[in-house]
Amino acid sequence: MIVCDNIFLSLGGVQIFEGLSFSLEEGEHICFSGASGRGKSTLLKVLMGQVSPDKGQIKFFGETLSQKSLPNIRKQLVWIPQNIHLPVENGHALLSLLEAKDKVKATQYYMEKLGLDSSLIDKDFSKISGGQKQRIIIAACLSLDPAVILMDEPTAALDEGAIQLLINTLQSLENKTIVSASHNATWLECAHRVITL
Ligand SMILES: Nc1ncnc2c1ncn2[C@@H]1O[C@H](COP(=O)(O)OP(=O)(O)OP(=O)(O)O)[C@@H](O)[C@H]1O
Repeated sequence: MIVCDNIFLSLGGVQIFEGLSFSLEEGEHICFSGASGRGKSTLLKVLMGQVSPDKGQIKFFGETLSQKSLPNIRKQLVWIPQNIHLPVENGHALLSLLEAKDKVKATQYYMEKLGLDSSLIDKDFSKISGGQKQRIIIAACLSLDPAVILMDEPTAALDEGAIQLLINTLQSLENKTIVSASHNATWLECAHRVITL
């Protein structure tokens, strides 16, 4: 379903990827791991089409990632970045930003599964914790029902209990392909495959 073939990329004069290849099947959870600065976030950005490799090819569902195919491919992806600075003040506004105002109930459903009271969807982001905000964002993204979920350091703001709830929630979803980047041991254990960069 996703094929990454012979990717080369250098940034700021540093060679980050040199002939990187891997592929993953529908429903698989693959996690990029490795020391800080090895390129985990950059690889997610390459998959999102935000950073173009110097050489090599990426395919989603048989379609080669290019400027032309990107809008169509993006419809099937959701990207949950590491440091989330959003120009919105609460969960409702986030859903508007995502053009998903009709997904309030679905978002609240995932919020509860992630251990949050669903009323937090109304709460000002400046008045809740980083971990609560992160879970509202994850819940909103899951409500979009994407085929592929890209997650950068999804456990960064979560305690062990919340990490386990997130893992349980993702494992209960059918046929979702998950590509993540993480150092967290619990998270790495739940991945089907770890690629160490
Ligand atoms: N826009 C850029 N210009 C130049 N160098 C960059 C750029 N973006 C990232 N880099 C460099 O690319 C390398 C990989 O960065 P990246 O953020 O992907 O690492 P990471 O493995 O995700 O690290 P961390 O675990 O700390 O988040 C780093 O050496 C970083 O300094």
